[in-house]
Amino acid sequence: MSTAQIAFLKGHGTENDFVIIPDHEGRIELSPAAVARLCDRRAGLGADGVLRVVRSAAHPEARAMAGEAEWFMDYRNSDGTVAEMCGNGVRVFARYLQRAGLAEAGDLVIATRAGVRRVHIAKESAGGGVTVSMGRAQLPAGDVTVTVGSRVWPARNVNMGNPHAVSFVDDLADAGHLYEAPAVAPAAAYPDGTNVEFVVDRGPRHVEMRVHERGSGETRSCGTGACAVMVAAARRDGLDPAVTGLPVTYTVDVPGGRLVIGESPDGTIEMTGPAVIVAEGVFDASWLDTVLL
Ligand SMILES: N[C@@H](CCC[C@H](N)C(=O)O)C(=O)O
Repeated sequence: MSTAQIAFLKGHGTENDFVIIPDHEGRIELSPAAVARLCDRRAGLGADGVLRVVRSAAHPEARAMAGEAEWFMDYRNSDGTVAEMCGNGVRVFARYLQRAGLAEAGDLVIATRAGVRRVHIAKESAGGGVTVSMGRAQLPAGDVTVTVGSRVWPARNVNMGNPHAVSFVDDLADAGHLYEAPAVAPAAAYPDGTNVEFVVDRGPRHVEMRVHERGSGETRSCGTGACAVMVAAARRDGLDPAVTGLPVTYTVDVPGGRLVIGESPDGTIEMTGPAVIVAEGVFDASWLDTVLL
């Protein structure tokens, strides 16, 4: 049994929280069981997901992006499953790089499974938020529905690198306790499962949402989900920057805070929000049965 110590940090973005594992040279094998143990809120460190920080050149899924982005965000959901992208996670990842002296305030590029993402870390004098260029939303055609208990709502299928079903509801409480994943139909629209957002209006270009995340359950925020909600709300409101030539911006409130999200005429979506590191420490590798390569 190894007695090596593994360093970790804990951080969050609008209370979507993460265990961060710096593993610059890709030496730590994080099994799904190890991720689930790290994220366990009673027997572990507790988080919605894990951000493993690996040099792109040291990770087989990111090597092709190494010329553009030095660092790869290896994101895992709290149940140990792998996801393509995490919008709050990429802001927290950038904050880790800044804190570790691996990046400065300003512009940087981070590799993710959904491709590279351009990030801007604002100076503290400018509020200190982090802005991420989230790419373009894909809106697959076809009607989808979301069901919770006996309630069924129409939903918009939005892909932000990862899948989302966005439903507008009368009251966020209508979605119930969300201990279980809402049912989504047709299943063929989401072959790899989906995140589900419930949305209400709070004012002009201002919405509030709850989310049930694939692989993590209900969380206090989801950055890709908030971007999907922004696009679904804009299209519902008859706003499409690609058609009008005018950018649109929405405020998206989540249980854990606020995100500001804009869409440009070229379809690019930009999300701005907080990113906070709250703690750091070490644990023994043997606790996770982790293999050090
Ligand atoms: N919380 C994240 C999304 C994490 C991945 C998601 N659960 C999935 O499986 O697609 C965010 O902030 O975007």
